[in-house]
Amino acid sequence: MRLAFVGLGKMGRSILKGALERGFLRPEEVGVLGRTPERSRELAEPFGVRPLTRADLGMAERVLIAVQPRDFPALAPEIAHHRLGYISIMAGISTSVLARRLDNRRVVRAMPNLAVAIGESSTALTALKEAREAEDLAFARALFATVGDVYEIPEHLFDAFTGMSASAPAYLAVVAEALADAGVKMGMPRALALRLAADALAATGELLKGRHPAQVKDEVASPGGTTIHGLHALEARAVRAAFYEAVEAATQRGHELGESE
Ligand SMILES: NC(=O)C1=CN([C@@H]2O[C@H](COP(=O)(O)OP(=O)(O)OC[C@H]3O[C@@H](n4cnc5c(N)ncnc54)[C@H](OP(=O)(O)O)[C@@H]3O)[C@@H](O)[C@H]2O)C=CC1
Ligand SMILES: O=C(O)[C@@H]1CCC=N1
Repeated sequence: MRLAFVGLGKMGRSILKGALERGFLRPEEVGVLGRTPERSRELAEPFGVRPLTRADLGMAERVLIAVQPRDFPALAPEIAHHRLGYISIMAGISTSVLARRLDNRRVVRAMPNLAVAIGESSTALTALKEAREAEDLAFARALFATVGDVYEIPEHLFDAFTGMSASAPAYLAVVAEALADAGVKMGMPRALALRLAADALAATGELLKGRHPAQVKDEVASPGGTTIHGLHALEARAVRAAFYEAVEAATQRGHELGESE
């Protein structure tokens, strides 16, 4: 078995789906471990992969840990094997904490985002020397390439990457929702407002490939026109400072999750 998933929630499921669809993994090469044997069966069945018990885990070559950070301390001793390589997507949990809790230095730390669901994640990776030597990092690079772009970054940037890139879909979803609500306030039907907000975000994402954000803003804002009046109102509400604070708070929370370990 090439890879065992421990936890198959929103993220684990999408990563598994991407890896199967892109042919990086075949169903018979994958196992899933849930909280109970019954849960393992429930989670494995839709993908045609193998449901696992804790005792089966030793059969895997590598393990992807996709549980919430709070569940990890109790889980770690149950999934620790000397022979396996581990890839964790848990926010805040450093490679040194992973190595200590798993009593194994073959650890890769990864940070994808919700866009794994559509194959457009930006995923950060880092690994201890032992995981590089055992090809675990190369395996993780290939795995996450099935669901988007992969960036190797130094570990000291991981919490910032988490607070910015991994949280970004939530921040931008709030922007879309607020924009739609504002359209509704101006009398637009809600369904139309939601569709326009989503389309504007997606289209702006495309425009931003190859253009600096300031260029997009400047090209929209005609002198004395409508947009510059809207921008003034946004700046008066310190919208940029709100984003600085959001990313800083989320980064800090990443540190806290790691420190509580
Ligand atoms: N959501 C996001 O956008 C991102 C999340 N992450 C990280 O990914 C990880 C998973 O997040 P997400 O998928 O959103 O979380 P979910 O809550 O959707 O999924 C967590 C999964 O872990 C399972 N689980 C919990 N405890 C155990 C256990 N002891 N044994 C086996 N399975 C267990 C849960 O089981 P059950 O279904 O039975 O409850 C569930 O399937 C987190 O650590 C998070 O920090 C990283 C980047 C982005
Ligand atoms: O909010 C969280 O803790 C997770 C990690 C990054 C995105 N979602």
